[in-house]
Amino acid sequence: MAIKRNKITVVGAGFTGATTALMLAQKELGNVVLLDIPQLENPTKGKALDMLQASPVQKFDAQITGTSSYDDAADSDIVIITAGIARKPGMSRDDLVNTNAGIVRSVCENVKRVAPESIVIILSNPVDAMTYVAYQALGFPKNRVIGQSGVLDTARYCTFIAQELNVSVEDVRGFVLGGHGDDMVPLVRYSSVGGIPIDSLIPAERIADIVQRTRTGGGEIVSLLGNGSAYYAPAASLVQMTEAILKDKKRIIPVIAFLEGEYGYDNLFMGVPALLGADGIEKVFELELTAEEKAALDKSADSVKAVTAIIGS
Ligand SMILES: NC(=O)c1ccc[n+]([C@@H]2O[C@H](COP(=O)([O-])OP(=O)(O)OC[C@H]3O[C@@H](n4cnc5c(N)ncnc54)[C@H](O)[C@@H]3O)[C@@H](O)[C@H]2O)c1
Ligand SMILES: O=C(O)C[C@H](O)C(=O)O
Repeated sequence: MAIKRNKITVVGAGFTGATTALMLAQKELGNVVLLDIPQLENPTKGKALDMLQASPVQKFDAQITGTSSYDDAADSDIVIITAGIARKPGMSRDDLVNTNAGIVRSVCENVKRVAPESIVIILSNPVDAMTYVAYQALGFPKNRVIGQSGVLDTARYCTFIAQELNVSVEDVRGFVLGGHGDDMVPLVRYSSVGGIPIDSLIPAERIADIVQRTRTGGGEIVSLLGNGSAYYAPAASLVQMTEAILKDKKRIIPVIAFLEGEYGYDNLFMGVPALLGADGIEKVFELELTAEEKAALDKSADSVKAVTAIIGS
């Protein structure tokens, strides 16, 4: 008899998708289906088989299947969408909007057919707008359509704070609100190390540098890689979100959620702190913001609205 495990489909078997699939299996979060286009069926199968053959060495029990058929994704608990093109040096994420909207829409039509009860996490960029595209194409309730940006942006922010102070990343807390673009809003007032507010540990001008480096953190890696974008930290971020849902952990982490009045925005997907559990987004938290923080968030929301309007919200 087959062992009963969660089923997680990762659509797009490129850098982020393949890395995510391996990390999910290594954490034994479920059986993983890695899916790409028919033209890449053999390489996708090859990647999955190669990962599976790491399992006796690393001692994880999870099936990993490579495919181009949505039948293999049937009844998935979670579907992670990484399908689409990545930006190259000199491009903005928004330059990808038209190409990736078409890809995300077609992927979601298949997901809706084979996994109508799934919770869907979107990574493809520009991710706030792509989460909107997915929401429209899937027709799922808003709690089951979630975009990934805040975990990654917060991870970058916390990395830079830990480096600045030469302390363990484990003790750094903080988060980033807003759209996944260069005007995202790292919330300094809510950031601490070992419970100590960062503005009493780091001089203001260095905090400003950290905020700016966080905002352009994706672009920094795009420039260094030369041909493609980040994938290790994005994959780790997707895995954290998946684990929170599958284990019903009720974690409070920043994710891209559908806003209907929260923070004064309506009919918009954007990054906010949320409770993640078995039902997906179980609650969105509205924080008290200073006038300066709200102005920064409004600027970021305006950017998200502009790119979302291109694909027709
Ligand atoms: N939201 C974030 O924080 C974040 C982080 C990293 C990357 N991204 C985005 O994720 C996307 C993927 O990045 P990557 O580095 O994995 O790119 P990649 O080029 O390595 O992989 C993308 C994969 O998608 C596949 N694909 C294209 N159309 C498809 C379709 N219709 N069905 C199934 N698969 C399809 C491609 O064949 C390719 O294998 C990009 O848009 C990138 O900008 C977002
Ligand atoms: O920067 C990119 O284009 C990829 C991703 O959104 C990231 O932040 O690493």
